[in-house]
Amino acid sequence: MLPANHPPVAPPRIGVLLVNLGTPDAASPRAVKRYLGEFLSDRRVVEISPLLWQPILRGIILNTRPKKSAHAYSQVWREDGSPLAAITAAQSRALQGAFGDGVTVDWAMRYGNPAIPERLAAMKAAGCERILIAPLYPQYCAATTATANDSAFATLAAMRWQPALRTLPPYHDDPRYIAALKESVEASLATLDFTPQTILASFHGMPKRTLELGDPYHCHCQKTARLLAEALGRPLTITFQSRFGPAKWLEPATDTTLAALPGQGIKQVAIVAPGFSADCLETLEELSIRGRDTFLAAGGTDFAYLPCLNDSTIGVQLLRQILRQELEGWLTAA
Ligand SMILES: C=CC1=C(C)c2cc3[nH]c(cc4nc(cc5[nH]c(cc1n2)c(C)c5CCC(=O)O)C(CCC(=O)O)=C4C)c(C)c3C=C
Ligand SMILES: [Fe+2]
Ligand SMILES: [Fe+2]
Repeated sequence: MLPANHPPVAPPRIGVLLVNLGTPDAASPRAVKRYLGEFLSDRRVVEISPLLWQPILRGIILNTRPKKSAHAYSQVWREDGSPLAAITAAQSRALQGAFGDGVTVDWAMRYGNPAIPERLAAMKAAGCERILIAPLYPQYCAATTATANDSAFATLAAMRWQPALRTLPPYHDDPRYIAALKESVEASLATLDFTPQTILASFHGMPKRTLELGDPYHCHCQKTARLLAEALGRPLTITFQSRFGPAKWLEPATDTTLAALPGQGIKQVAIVAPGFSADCLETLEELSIRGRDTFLAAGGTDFAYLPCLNDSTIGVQLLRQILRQELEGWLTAA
Protein backbone atom coordinates (compact mmCIF):
# COMPACT_ATOMS: atom_id res chain seq x y z
CA MET A 1 0.00 0.00 0.00
CA LEU A 2 1.37 3.43 -1.00
CA PRO A 3 1.40 6.17 1.67
CA ALA A 4 -1.37 8.74 1.11
CA ASN A 5 1.04 11.48 -0.08
CA HIS A 6 2.93 9.18 -2.52
CA PRO A 7 2.78 10.17 -6.22
CA PRO A 8 0.66 7.70 -8.26
CA VAL A 9 2.59 4.71 -9.70
CA ALA A 10 1.20 3.13 -12.89
CA PRO A 11 1.44 -0.68 -13.29
CA PRO A 12 4.59 -1.51 -15.36
CA ARG A 13 4.17 -1.71 -19.13
CA ILE A 14 6.36 -2.11 -22.20
CA GLY A 15 6.43 0.48 -24.99
CA VAL A 16 7.33 0.10 -28.66
CA LEU A 17 7.95 3.39 -30.44
CA LEU A 18 7.99 3.23 -34.23
CA VAL A 19 10.06 6.10 -35.61
CA ASN A 20 10.34 7.44 -39.11
CA LEU A 21 12.09 10.45 -40.55
CA GLY A 22 9.58 13.24 -40.26
CA THR A 23 7.42 15.36 -42.40
CA PRO A 24 5.75 18.79 -42.38
CA ASP A 25 2.39 19.32 -40.63
CA ALA A 26 0.88 20.67 -43.85
CA ALA A 27 1.77 20.94 -47.54
CA SER A 28 2.35 24.68 -47.17
CA PRO A 29 5.60 26.62 -47.62
CA ARG A 30 5.39 27.78 -43.97
CA ALA A 31 5.06 24.25 -42.56
CA VAL A 32 7.73 22.89 -44.92
CA LYS A 33 10.09 25.71 -43.90
CA ARG A 34 9.67 24.84 -40.21
CA TYR A 35 10.25 21.14 -40.90
CA LEU A 36 13.26 21.64 -43.19
CA GLY A 37 14.77 24.08 -40.68
CA GLU A 38 14.74 21.38 -38.00
CA PHE A 39 15.74 18.52 -40.32
CA LEU A 40 18.60 20.26 -42.10
CA SER A 41 20.01 21.74 -38.88
CA ASP A 42 20.69 18.23 -37.59
CA ARG A 43 24.46 17.75 -37.70
CA ARG A 44 23.94 14.03 -38.32
CA VAL A 45 22.24 15.00 -41.61
CA VAL A 46 24.40 17.84 -42.88
CA GLU A 47 27.95 17.30 -41.71
CA ILE A 48 29.26 20.78 -42.38
CA SER A 49 30.37 23.23 -39.66
CA PRO A 50 27.26 25.17 -38.52
CA LEU A 51 29.30 28.39 -38.88
CA LEU A 52 29.41 27.73 -42.63
CA TRP A 53 26.13 25.83 -43.04
CA GLN A 54 23.60 27.88 -41.01
CA PRO A 55 24.02 31.08 -43.11
CA ILE A 56 23.50 29.00 -46.29
CA LEU A 57 20.51 27.18 -44.77
CA ARG A 58 18.82 30.30 -43.29
CA GLY A 59 19.90 32.73 -46.05
CA ILE A 60 19.29 30.64 -49.16
CA ILE A 61 17.76 27.17 -48.75
CA LEU A 62 14.92 28.04 -46.36
CA ASN A 63 13.98 30.97 -48.60
CA THR A 64 13.84 28.97 -51.83
CA ARG A 65 13.17 25.28 -51.20
CA PRO A 66 9.97 25.37 -49.08
CA LYS A 67 7.82 26.71 -51.96
CA LYS A 68 9.06 24.04 -54.37
CA SER A 69 8.85 21.26 -51.78
CA ALA A 70 5.36 22.36 -50.64
CA HIS A 71 4.18 21.99 -54.23
CA ALA A 72 5.69 18.49 -54.33
CA TYR A 73 4.01 17.58 -51.02
CA SER A 74 0.66 18.91 -52.26
CA GLN A 75 0.77 16.36 -55.10
CA VAL A 76 0.90 13.40 -52.71
CA TRP A 77 -0.91 14.77 -49.62
CA ARG A 78 -3.76 12.55 -48.38
CA GLU A 79 -6.96 13.30 -46.51
CA ASP A 80 -5.30 11.98 -43.40
CA GLY A 81 -2.16 14.06 -43.95
CA SER A 82 1.37 13.41 -45.11
CA PRO A 83 1.73 9.86 -46.48
CA LEU A 84 4.77 9.15 -44.30
CA ALA A 85 2.95 10.12 -41.09
CA ALA A 86 -0.35 8.51 -42.10
CA ILE A 87 1.29 5.20 -43.01
CA THR A 88 3.47 5.13 -39.89
CA ALA A 89 0.32 5.75 -37.82
CA ALA A 90 -1.44 2.91 -39.67
CA GLN A 91 1.52 0.57 -38.97
CA SER A 92 1.30 1.50 -35.30
CA ARG A 93 -2.47 0.86 -35.18
CA ALA A 94 -2.05 -2.48 -36.94
CA LEU A 95 0.53 -3.56 -34.35
CA GLN A 96 -1.57 -2.51 -31.34
CA GLY A 97 -2.21 -5.63 -29.26
CA ALA A 98 0.20 -7.73 -31.35
CA PHE A 99 2.54 -8.29 -28.39
CA GLY A 100 -0.09 -8.64 -25.66
CA ASP A 101 -2.10 -6.31 -23.44
CA GLY A 102 0.93 -5.09 -21.52
CA VAL A 103 2.61 -3.60 -24.60
CA THR A 104 1.76 -0.15 -25.96
CA VAL A 105 2.69 0.55 -29.58
CA ASP A 106 3.03 4.19 -30.60
CA TRP A 107 4.77 6.19 -33.32
CA ALA A 108 6.83 9.35 -33.70
CA MET A 109 8.68 11.41 -36.27
CA ARG A 110 12.32 12.41 -35.80
CA TYR A 111 11.53 15.88 -37.18
CA GLY A 112 8.10 17.49 -36.88
CA ASN A 113 5.16 15.84 -35.14
CA PRO A 114 4.46 13.78 -33.14
CA ALA A 115 7.96 14.30 -31.76
CA ILE A 116 10.04 11.57 -30.10
CA PRO A 117 10.40 13.41 -26.71
CA GLU A 118 6.64 13.96 -26.52
CA ARG A 119 5.73 10.33 -27.26
CA LEU A 120 8.43 8.98 -24.94
CA ALA A 121 7.11 11.19 -22.14
CA ALA A 122 3.59 9.86 -22.80
CA MET A 123 4.86 6.27 -22.67
CA LYS A 124 6.66 6.95 -19.43
CA ALA A 125 3.54 8.55 -17.95
CA ALA A 126 1.54 5.47 -19.01
CA GLY A 127 3.90 3.31 -16.94
CA CYS A 128 6.29 1.99 -19.63
CA GLU A 129 9.40 0.91 -17.77
CA ARG A 130 10.92 -0.77 -20.82
CA ILE A 131 10.87 0.87 -24.24
CA LEU A 132 11.93 -0.43 -27.64
CA ILE A 133 12.83 2.40 -30.02
CA ALA A 134 12.28 1.18 -33.57
CA PRO A 135 13.74 3.44 -36.24
CA LEU A 136 12.07 1.93 -39.32
CA TYR A 137 15.12 2.02 -41.57
CA PRO A 138 16.21 -1.41 -42.83
CA GLN A 139 19.64 0.00 -43.75
CA TYR A 140 21.60 1.75 -40.98
CA CYS A 141 22.60 5.33 -41.68
CA ALA A 142 23.90 7.89 -39.17
CA ALA A 143 21.59 10.46 -40.79
CA THR A 144 18.50 8.35 -40.07
CA THR A 145 18.95 5.51 -37.55
CA ALA A 146 21.53 7.16 -35.30
CA THR A 147 19.79 10.50 -35.09
CA ALA A 148 16.48 8.84 -34.12
CA ASN A 149 18.27 6.99 -31.34
CA ASP A 150 20.16 10.18 -30.32
CA SER A 151 16.84 11.92 -29.81
CA ALA A 152 15.53 9.10 -27.61
CA PHE A 153 18.75 8.99 -25.55
CA ALA A 154 18.68 12.80 -25.15
CA THR A 155 15.09 12.58 -23.91
CA LEU A 156 16.03 9.98 -21.31
CA ALA A 157 19.01 12.10 -20.25
CA ALA A 158 16.54 14.57 -18.71
CA MET A 159 14.54 11.92 -16.79
CA ARG A 160 15.07 11.13 -13.13
CA TRP A 161 13.48 7.69 -13.47
CA GLN A 162 14.49 6.39 -16.85
CA PRO A 163 12.84 3.46 -18.61
CA ALA A 164 15.16 0.71 -19.85
CA LEU A 165 15.82 1.23 -23.55
CA ARG A 166 16.44 -1.07 -26.48
CA THR A 167 16.85 -0.04 -30.11
CA LEU A 168 15.92 -1.97 -33.23
CA PRO A 169 19.09 -2.85 -35.19
CA PRO A 170 19.19 -2.55 -38.99
CA TYR A 171 17.45 -5.44 -40.74
CA HIS A 172 18.81 -5.00 -44.27
CA ASP A 173 19.77 -8.68 -44.61
CA ASP A 174 17.15 -10.29 -42.39
CA PRO A 175 15.69 -13.23 -44.38
CA ARG A 176 12.17 -12.19 -43.25
CA TYR A 177 12.65 -8.69 -44.69
CA ILE A 178 13.98 -10.07 -47.97
CA ALA A 179 11.10 -12.57 -48.15
CA ALA A 180 8.56 -9.79 -47.48
CA LEU A 181 10.09 -7.63 -50.23
CA LYS A 182 10.09 -10.56 -52.67
CA GLU A 183 6.46 -11.37 -51.94
CA SER A 184 5.41 -7.74 -52.22
CA VAL A 185 7.35 -7.14 -55.47
CA GLU A 186 5.96 -10.31 -57.04
CA ALA A 187 2.40 -9.40 -56.04
CA SER A 188 2.80 -5.91 -57.56
CA LEU A 189 4.40 -7.28 -60.75
CA ALA A 190 1.46 -9.67 -61.17
CA THR A 191 -0.92 -6.69 -61.47
CA LEU A 192 0.99 -5.06 -64.37
CA ASP A 193 -0.12 -5.24 -67.99
CA PHE A 194 3.49 -5.37 -69.19
CA THR A 195 6.65 -7.31 -68.33
CA PRO A 196 9.45 -4.99 -67.21
CA GLN A 197 12.76 -5.52 -68.97
CA THR A 198 14.51 -4.43 -65.80
CA ILE A 199 13.63 -3.63 -62.19
CA LEU A 200 15.34 -0.72 -60.50
CA ALA A 201 15.96 -0.88 -56.76
CA SER A 202 16.17 2.78 -55.79
CA PHE A 203 17.57 3.70 -52.37
CA HIS A 204 17.73 7.16 -50.83
CA GLY A 205 21.21 8.54 -51.51
CA MET A 206 23.66 10.18 -49.17
CA PRO A 207 26.93 12.09 -49.66
CA LYS A 208 29.77 9.87 -50.89
CA ARG A 209 31.94 11.30 -48.11
CA THR A 210 29.82 9.59 -45.44
CA LEU A 211 30.70 6.22 -46.98
CA GLU A 212 34.38 7.14 -46.84
CA LEU A 213 33.91 8.18 -43.17
CA GLY A 214 32.65 4.68 -42.34
CA ASP A 215 28.87 4.80 -42.62
CA PRO A 216 27.69 1.25 -43.50
CA TYR A 217 24.60 2.51 -45.36
CA HIS A 218 25.98 1.96 -48.87
CA CYS A 219 27.05 -1.63 -48.04
CA HIS A 220 23.67 -2.34 -46.43
CA CYS A 221 21.86 -1.13 -49.57
CA GLN A 222 24.09 -3.24 -51.81
CA LYS A 223 23.46 -6.32 -49.69
CA THR A 224 19.68 -5.83 -49.62
CA ALA A 225 19.65 -5.45 -53.41
CA ARG A 226 21.82 -8.55 -53.91
CA LEU A 227 19.68 -10.69 -51.61
CA LEU A 228 16.45 -9.43 -53.15
CA ALA A 229 17.76 -10.14 -56.66
CA GLU A 230 18.69 -13.67 -55.56
CA ALA A 231 15.25 -14.17 -54.01
CA LEU A 232 13.49 -12.89 -57.13
CA GLY A 233 15.78 -14.92 -59.39
CA ARG A 234 16.44 -11.92 -61.62
CA PRO A 235 18.98 -9.08 -61.65
CA LEU A 236 18.14 -5.69 -60.17
CA THR A 237 19.62 -2.35 -61.16
CA ILE A 238 20.62 -0.50 -57.96
CA THR A 239 20.37 3.29 -58.00
CA PHE A 240 20.40 6.16 -55.46
CA GLN A 241 17.86 8.99 -55.46
CA SER A 242 17.08 12.35 -53.82
CA ARG A 243 20.44 14.06 -54.23
CA PHE A 244 20.64 17.21 -52.09
CA GLY A 245 23.26 19.97 -52.44
CA PRO A 246 26.38 20.28 -54.57
CA ALA A 247 28.52 17.51 -52.97
CA LYS A 248 29.07 14.18 -54.72
CA TRP A 249 26.40 11.65 -53.69
CA LEU A 250 26.25 7.89 -54.10
CA GLU A 251 25.90 6.73 -57.68
CA PRO A 252 24.40 5.75 -60.06
CA ALA A 253 21.63 8.32 -59.65
CA THR A 254 18.05 7.11 -60.14
CA ASP A 255 17.00 10.07 -62.32
CA THR A 256 19.95 9.88 -64.72
CA THR A 257 19.55 6.10 -64.97
CA LEU A 258 15.84 6.46 -65.85
CA ALA A 259 16.76 9.06 -68.49
CA ALA A 260 19.44 6.80 -70.01
CA LEU A 261 17.63 3.42 -70.08
CA PRO A 262 15.38 4.02 -73.13
CA GLY A 263 18.50 4.92 -75.18
CA GLN A 264 19.89 1.50 -74.26
CA GLY A 265 16.77 -0.22 -75.56
CA ILE A 266 15.13 -0.63 -72.15
CA LYS A 267 11.69 0.89 -72.53
CA GLN A 268 9.70 -0.99 -69.92
CA VAL A 269 10.73 -0.65 -66.28
CA ALA A 270 9.46 -1.22 -62.79
CA ILE A 271 10.97 0.55 -59.81
CA VAL A 272 10.92 -0.44 -56.14
CA ALA A 273 12.28 1.46 -53.12
CA PRO A 274 13.30 -1.21 -50.56
CA GLY A 275 14.94 1.29 -48.18
CA PHE A 276 11.67 3.04 -47.34
CA SER A 277 9.40 1.22 -44.91
CA ALA A 278 6.60 3.62 -45.84
CA ASP A 279 5.76 5.50 -48.99
CA CYS A 280 6.53 9.19 -48.73
CA LEU A 281 7.42 12.25 -50.76
CA GLU A 282 10.61 10.60 -52.01
CA THR A 283 8.78 7.61 -53.46
CA LEU A 284 5.35 8.96 -54.42
CA GLU A 285 6.46 12.27 -55.91
CA GLU A 286 10.13 11.77 -56.82
CA LEU A 287 9.84 8.23 -58.20
CA SER A 288 6.23 7.64 -59.12
CA ILE A 289 5.54 11.10 -60.62
CA ARG A 290 8.84 12.68 -61.63
CA GLY A 291 10.64 9.41 -62.31
CA ARG A 292 7.85 8.30 -64.61
CA ASP A 293 7.93 11.66 -66.46
CA THR A 294 11.70 11.43 -66.91
CA PHE A 295 11.54 7.87 -68.23
CA LEU A 296 8.65 8.48 -70.65
CA ALA A 297 10.16 11.78 -71.89
CA ALA A 298 13.38 9.87 -72.70
CA GLY A 299 11.46 7.39 -74.89
CA GLY A 300 10.35 4.75 -72.37
CA THR A 301 6.94 3.19 -73.02
CA ASP A 302 5.92 1.51 -69.75
CA PHE A 303 6.74 2.49 -66.18
CA ALA A 304 5.50 1.06 -62.89
CA TYR A 305 6.25 2.20 -59.37
CA LEU A 306 5.91 -0.73 -56.95
CA PRO A 307 4.70 0.38 -53.47
CA CYS A 308 6.63 0.00 -50.22
CA LEU A 309 5.68 -2.58 -47.59
CA ASN A 310 3.68 0.09 -45.73
CA ASP A 311 0.83 -1.25 -43.56
CA SER A 312 0.12 -4.13 -45.97
CA THR A 313 -0.45 -7.56 -44.46
CA ILE A 314 3.09 -8.55 -45.51
CA GLY A 315 4.55 -5.32 -44.15
CA VAL A 316 2.83 -5.56 -40.76
CA GLN A 317 3.73 -9.24 -40.42
CA LEU A 318 7.39 -8.34 -41.00
CA LEU A 319 7.27 -5.60 -38.37
CA ARG A 320 5.59 -7.96 -35.93
CA GLN A 321 8.36 -10.55 -36.46
CA ILE A 322 11.35 -8.25 -36.16
CA LEU A 323 9.93 -6.31 -33.20
CA ARG A 324 8.95 -9.46 -31.32
CA GLN A 325 12.53 -10.66 -31.64
CA GLU A 326 13.81 -7.46 -30.00
CA LEU A 327 11.22 -7.79 -27.20
CA GLU A 328 12.48 -11.25 -26.31
CA GLY A 329 12.99 -11.63 -22.56
CA TRP A 330 10.79 -8.61 -21.88
CA LEU A 331 7.39 -9.94 -22.86
CA THR A 332 7.05 -12.25 -19.86
CA ALA A 333 7.86 -9.27 -17.61
CA ALA A 334 4.75 -7.41 -18.83
C1 LIG B 1 15.56 6.17 -46.08
C2 LIG B 1 16.68 6.76 -45.74
C3 LIG B 1 17.03 8.18 -45.85
C4 LIG B 1 18.33 8.66 -45.88
C5 LIG B 1 19.60 7.85 -45.84
C6 LIG B 1 18.25 10.09 -45.97
C7 LIG B 1 19.34 10.95 -46.03
C8 LIG B 1 19.31 12.32 -46.32
N1 LIG B 1 18.19 13.04 -46.74
C9 LIG B 1 18.54 14.35 -46.97
C10 LIG B 1 17.69 15.39 -47.43
C11 LIG B 1 16.30 15.31 -47.58
N2 LIG B 1 15.52 14.19 -47.43
C12 LIG B 1 14.20 14.52 -47.54
C13 LIG B 1 13.10 13.69 -47.38
C14 LIG B 1 13.14 12.36 -46.95
N3 LIG B 1 14.26 11.60 -46.69
C15 LIG B 1 13.90 10.34 -46.26
C16 LIG B 1 14.74 9.27 -45.93
C17 LIG B 1 16.14 9.32 -45.93
N4 LIG B 1 16.93 10.46 -45.99
C18 LIG B 1 12.46 10.31 -46.24
C19 LIG B 1 11.63 9.12 -45.79
C20 LIG B 1 11.99 11.55 -46.69
C21 LIG B 1 10.54 11.92 -46.94
C22 LIG B 1 9.90 12.79 -45.94
C23 LIG B 1 8.44 13.00 -46.22
O1 LIG B 1 7.89 13.96 -45.64
O2 LIG B 1 7.76 12.28 -46.95
C24 LIG B 1 14.10 15.95 -47.78
C25 LIG B 1 12.84 16.79 -47.75
C26 LIG B 1 12.02 16.84 -48.93
C27 LIG B 1 12.41 17.89 -49.90
O3 LIG B 1 12.43 19.06 -49.56
O4 LIG B 1 12.74 17.51 -51.03
C28 LIG B 1 15.42 16.44 -47.82
C29 LIG B 1 15.85 17.88 -48.01
C30 LIG B 1 19.92 14.47 -46.67
C31 LIG B 1 20.71 15.78 -46.77
C32 LIG B 1 20.41 13.23 -46.28
C33 LIG B 1 21.82 12.99 -45.89
C34 LIG B 1 22.45 11.93 -45.58
FE1 LIG C 1 16.25 12.26 -47.06
FE1 LIG D 1 13.41 14.08 -53.10
